[in-house]
Amino acid sequence: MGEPLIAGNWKMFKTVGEAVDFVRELAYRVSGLHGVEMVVCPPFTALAAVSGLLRDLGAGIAVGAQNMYWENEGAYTGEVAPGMLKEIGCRYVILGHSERRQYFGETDVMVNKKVHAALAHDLMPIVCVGERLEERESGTTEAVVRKQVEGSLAGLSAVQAAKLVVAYEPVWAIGTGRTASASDAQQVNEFIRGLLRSLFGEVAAQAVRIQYGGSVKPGNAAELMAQPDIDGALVGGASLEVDSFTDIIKNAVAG
Ligand SMILES: O=C(CO)COP(=O)(O)O
Repeated sequence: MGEPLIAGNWKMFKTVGEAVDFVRELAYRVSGLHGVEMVVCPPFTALAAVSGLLRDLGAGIAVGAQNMYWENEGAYTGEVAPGMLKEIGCRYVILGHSERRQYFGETDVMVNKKVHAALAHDLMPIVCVGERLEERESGTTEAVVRKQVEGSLAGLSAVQAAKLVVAYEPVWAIGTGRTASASDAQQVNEFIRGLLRSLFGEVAAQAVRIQYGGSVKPGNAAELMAQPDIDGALVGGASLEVDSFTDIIKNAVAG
């Protein structure tokens, strides 16, 4: 596998001022670091400022949005279009996060439309999938993940699929401090790789980066990244502090 892809999902945290201060410090701390790809995903309001600053600093840290709508423009109050994200320098966009699914009613059909729209605008989707606690306990993890992967990625060509990032985020591990064990996470990531192989072929399946997310911390990053099918991390809470996010990035390289 190539370099791990470590992305910070800031969710609904940080003002523009806080975001700018954070990335200035982060860029300083990780300058000269090789062997890892870094992304920060601030809220919409801070995207342009963060993106502009990182470009000016030449920091080698990419920017992603946390959501978008699938239409190019129109009367969709409150939504943000793919081209608008592209214009301000976003390279990635998180799609179908479990919080979007749970609180804002996003379905696989909607995520699928967003994935197609993102790729059409040369944005790299980070497509989130993962089971809830009751689903894991009832033994339906693989069935749930299969349905999300097949639904979210329907209609893509192998060439398009190869550009994807998939984040396996078990809902019970998000913000709970309860990380999936490295072997449990590896098992599901390997299952996802197999699904991608059957849908898009071997070349695309190997090209997709499959992250793990859910209570990733400095102390567990290396072990998670050492798994053969874990190609990166989508970090929530621990990406909000420069110390912990920097340590995760450095430990991921070591892993
Ligand atoms: O949802 C997540 C990243 O998208 C994970 O959040 P935590 O790292 O806070 O568990």
